[in-house]
This record gives sequence, C-alpha cells and structure tokens, in this order.
Amino acid sequence: MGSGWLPAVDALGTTTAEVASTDLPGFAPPAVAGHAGTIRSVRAGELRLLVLLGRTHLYEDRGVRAVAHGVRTAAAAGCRAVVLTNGCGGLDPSWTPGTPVLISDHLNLTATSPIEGASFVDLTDLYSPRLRELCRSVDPTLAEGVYAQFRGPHYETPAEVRMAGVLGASLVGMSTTLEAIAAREAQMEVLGLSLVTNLAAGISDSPLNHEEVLEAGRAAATRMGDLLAAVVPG
Ligand SMILES: Nc1nc2[nH]c(I)nc2c(=O)[nH]1
Repeated sequence: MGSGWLPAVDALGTTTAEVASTDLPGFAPPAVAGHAGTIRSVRAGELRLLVLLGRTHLYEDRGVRAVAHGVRTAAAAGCRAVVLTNGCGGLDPSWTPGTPVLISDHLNLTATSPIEGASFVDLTDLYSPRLRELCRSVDPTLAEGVYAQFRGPHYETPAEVRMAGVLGASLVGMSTTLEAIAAREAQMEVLGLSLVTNLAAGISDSPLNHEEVLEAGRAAATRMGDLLAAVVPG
C-alpha cells in the first residue's frame, strides 16, 4: 500500500505487531525523510495479513530489486496472495477523484523487469479473475481498467496519456506492474486495486496539482479500507 492508505489498514483488522521496514534487510530508506515504511501483522478473522505501508518506486533509482523487495519479503514470509494498491491517474472522465478501479491487466512501460535471467514467467490472468470477482460480489459497481506504469517521477504529457489510451490503458501510474510480475514469479495470487486520485494529464483542461492528488487519495482511503475489509476474509 502507498503510505496514504493508513486509514484503510485500521478497517482490515487488529494490528498484532509492527516493525519499521528499514529494520529488515533489503528495504531501502524512505524516499521522503520521516515517511519510513512499516510492516504490520494484522489479524483479520481467521487470516493473518502482512500490511506493507510505503513502497520503493522505480523513479527513486534504487534498482528494480528494491521495487520488488516488499512483495518478495511477503512471499518469503508465506503470503500466498497479494493486494497491490496505488493512487493513479484516470483516463475515463467519469472516474472522479476517489474512484476505486480493479486492475484487469497492465502495460509495463518501464522497459525493465524484476525477473533476472532466463525465467520466462507466464503473465496470463496475472490479475486474479477470482479475486476480481470477489471484489465485484462486494461492490458490483466497481469499474475495471488496464493500468499503464510509466517510470515517472514526472507526470505524463497529454500526448503520452493519449498514447496510453490508444494502447488500451485507462489508468496511468508509477508503480504496481513490476511488483505484480515479481508476485507472479513467486507464485502468489495477485489483486490490483487503483484509486483514481486525478484525471490524467489532458483529460481535463486543469493542470495536475500533486497536493490535490494526495488529498483525494487520503479522502478515499477509508472507503477503500471498507472494500478491502469486505474482500480480504474471502
Ligand atoms: N504516472 C502517473 N502517476 C500518477 N500517480 C498519481 I496519485 N497520479 C498519477 C498520474 O496522473 N500519472
């Protein structure tokens, strides 16, 4: 989860332990001082969850291993499924800020991969049809979209957003696809959940304001927590 999702975690269950991710080997220090990532063990009914708050983005130039490290740590700890959440830009004008969208597939526009060596991982149905159906059984109004990851940290130009649309994307972000690939390589079941916090560049004629983007994410995180809390026991 991005760090803005903290309100959602409390809706998931009872935190039974928490560590700073930098207390564990391999986790990069926070990109923004004072925003250290944490890893929580949360009991949600019969389930034990690991909630990783904060992620390493590719644009931090710490390498792809750092980007995939959180997912790989969860897999090593025995997690069999991962829910990847993000804030992103939307290409559908009806997706107002705060709209949750299930990720049905992705376009990895980063020109890189977390997989090293001749490991030809199949990515068919990477975003679990079973988990997406479970989400829709909780909220039938949930939209679905294809998520395109750009390297960032700059936002896309309107022309790049149009390009992503031509390629079939309806969500643009700077995370998630590399973590999803690493999760599939670790044979985890993957659910991707985007929170549209802004209309992608050029979709509306107002310029992007990162503070407004972050505020929309915080405002919607609680609602996302209710959805995750309804889905997770499944
Ligand atoms: N690439 C990209 N990433 C984002 N993250 C958020 I929040 N909004 C955006 C966006 O419009 N484009």
